Amino acid sequence: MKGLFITFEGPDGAGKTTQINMLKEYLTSKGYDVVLTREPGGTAIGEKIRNVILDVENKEMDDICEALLYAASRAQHVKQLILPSIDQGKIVICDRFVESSIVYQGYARGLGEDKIEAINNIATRGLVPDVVFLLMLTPEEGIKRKKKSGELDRLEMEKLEFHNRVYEGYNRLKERRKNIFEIDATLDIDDIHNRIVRVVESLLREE
Ligand SMILES: Nc1ncnc2c1ncn2[C@@H]1O[C@H](COP(=O)(O)OP(=O)(O)O)[C@@H](O)[C@H]1O
Ligand SMILES: Cc1cn([C@H]2C[C@H](O)[C@@H](COP(=O)(O)OP(=O)(O)O)O2)c(=O)[nH]c1=O
Repeated sequence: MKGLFITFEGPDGAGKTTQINMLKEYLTSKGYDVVLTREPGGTAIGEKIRNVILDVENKEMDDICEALLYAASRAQHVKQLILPSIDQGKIVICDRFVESSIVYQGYARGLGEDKIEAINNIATRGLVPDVVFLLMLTPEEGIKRKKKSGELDRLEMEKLEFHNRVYEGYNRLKERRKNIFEIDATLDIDDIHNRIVRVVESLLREE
């Protein structure tokens, strides 16, 4: 079998980590070889880049610098981990991918969605996810959830206006993409999981 590439998107605190872990457990129990990874990060070099991006000390970081660092982490990730794993027939589940850059850097930061897409076409070498699960949650609800579960990182500390733009950015993006499967993140955890499993099972049947 050729592998699958599944990504999770959504505003901070939407429940991506929760659902990714549940999906991994489900697929592993069915005997599939699953690779769990995240962005920024996923490789030793990528994790170092992640630390620079998310460091609360880096208040002076330029927006374009930030966008290029995300893309740099992605280029290493695609080459070193994602493409080889797909070639080996594995199911790769990734916490955030290009869509995060288009929404956070392209739309919310205002750098331009087309420009960010162009940078990322180089970074991904044209790799597109088989499905993007978009967990949608209003910014107010998302931040509330995150605060309950611990520390906020640099981007999570951004003002509410930024999170509103992220929410709006995902709403814009989903209209343009056929591979985005949107789910209401306020649903019950098991309900969301079951919806995700149904889509993944249908993709596996197509293999
Ligand atoms: N469907 C849900 N309903 C209510 N709370 C949830 C749901 N999914 C996740 N949570 C909780 O919300 C918080 C953020 O979830 P998490 O999976 O870490 O989100 P993300 O990875 O998208 O930031 C956690 O405390 C988690 O337990
Ligand atoms: C991958 C990616 C993430 N981000 C942001 C979204 C998150 O706020 C942060 C990643 O932190 P992370 O801890 O992974 O957040 P979450 O658990 O909410 O997914 O980086 C971008 O702005 N652009 C990107 O390309």
